[in-house]
Amino acid sequence: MTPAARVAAAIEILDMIGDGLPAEQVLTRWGRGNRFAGSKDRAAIRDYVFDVLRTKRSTAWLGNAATGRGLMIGLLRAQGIDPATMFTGEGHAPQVLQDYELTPPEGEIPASEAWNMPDWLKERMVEGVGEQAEATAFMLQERAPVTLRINTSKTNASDVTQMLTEAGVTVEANPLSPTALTVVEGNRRIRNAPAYMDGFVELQDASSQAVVDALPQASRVLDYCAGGGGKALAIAARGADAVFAHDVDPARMRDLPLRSARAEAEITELATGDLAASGPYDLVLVDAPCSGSGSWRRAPEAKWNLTAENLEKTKQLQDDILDAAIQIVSQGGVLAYATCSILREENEERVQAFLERHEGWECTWEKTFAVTEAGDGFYTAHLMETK
Ligand SMILES: C[S@@+](CC[C@H](N)C(=O)[O-])C[C@H]1O[C@@H](n2cnc3c(N)ncnc32)[C@H](O)[C@@H]1O
Repeated sequence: MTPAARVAAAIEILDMIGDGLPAEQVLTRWGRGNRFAGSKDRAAIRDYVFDVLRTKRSTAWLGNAATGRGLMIGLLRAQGIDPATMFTGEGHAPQVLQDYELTPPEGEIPASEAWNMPDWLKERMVEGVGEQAEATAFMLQERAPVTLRINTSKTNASDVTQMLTEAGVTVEANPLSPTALTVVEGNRRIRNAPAYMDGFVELQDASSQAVVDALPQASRVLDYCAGGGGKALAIAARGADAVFAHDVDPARMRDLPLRSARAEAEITELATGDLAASGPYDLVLVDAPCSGSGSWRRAPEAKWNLTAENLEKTKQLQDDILDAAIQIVSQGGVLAYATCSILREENEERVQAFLERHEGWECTWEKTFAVTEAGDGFYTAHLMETK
């Protein structure tokens, strides 16, 4: 495909997303319906779509419209490319620019558009991260780093770096965790690299890894909200007598057997009804469902879809999950709470509310990870019963 044809494809896809369809679904459907598009074309189109989704308000402003076409005009302008060079109407290129599209709006972009989030969220962000709010809003508009976790039960940093280099993947140490490697070059080669296919590395955000690094060593560990099992796998790699994984939606754990086999990790999946019988656990990690505000670079649709009402429901769910998880923590054990959110109301305030509900418990440690070039925004706290 020509560069302009890729722009035309991104416009078509963005219009479908604008009609309310999820981006991943539209991209998959588009790929199936357009088999002529090679992997490089699909990757470039995907990058366009996600770059727009992270910056929808400012690109709409720059392109004079929130349509797929306006958004792509705006994105090209933001990237320093004159849209007229792509909108030629030749071959599969988008139609030539109309008069109203020829020039960007005059003056400075209003803050409401530059922050690239709904207005109500801007307020919450200011409450949530204080003076870091603006910098965070801008950081959330960048592409997220691609990070690997070294499976220390099978290899070490220098051997795996060598393996990755041989497969065309260049990595560097990540400051957030000794197990984390940031991919500098060769992102798209990772999944075919022997180091990945044979379980020497996993794809995992560096802050997620740091959350696991900070957990106390424990004998029987339960990952209560395991999802795909990324944290359960990291816990198993550090070593524990038994690691258990649970999710209210077991389908979320469907890839875990394959991932565990690749990593040579032993993880026992538990259904909700079996949690108590297999317990108690010295360490229960609640990696709670959340707004995802710390990882909106990876899932930008979430910031546009979040509503104040949903956020309230999520906070209630966070409280409910902690109240269920406390029941199966062993005497003297640790209940660890984590979210990939940077909003105080999902983090410190949930811990505070928990401590108010559970007399005799205290927060022994907590940490917030800002959204940075090294990793996603995260929060984690350790809760214990005082003697
Ligand atoms: C943030 S994700 C977990 C991510 C995962 N730990 C990882 O590292 O990849 C939150 C998970 O909590 C699960 N969940 C939601 N409500 C739950 C509940 N009441 N009990 C247990 N898990 C729940 C969701 O299905 C989702 O998979």
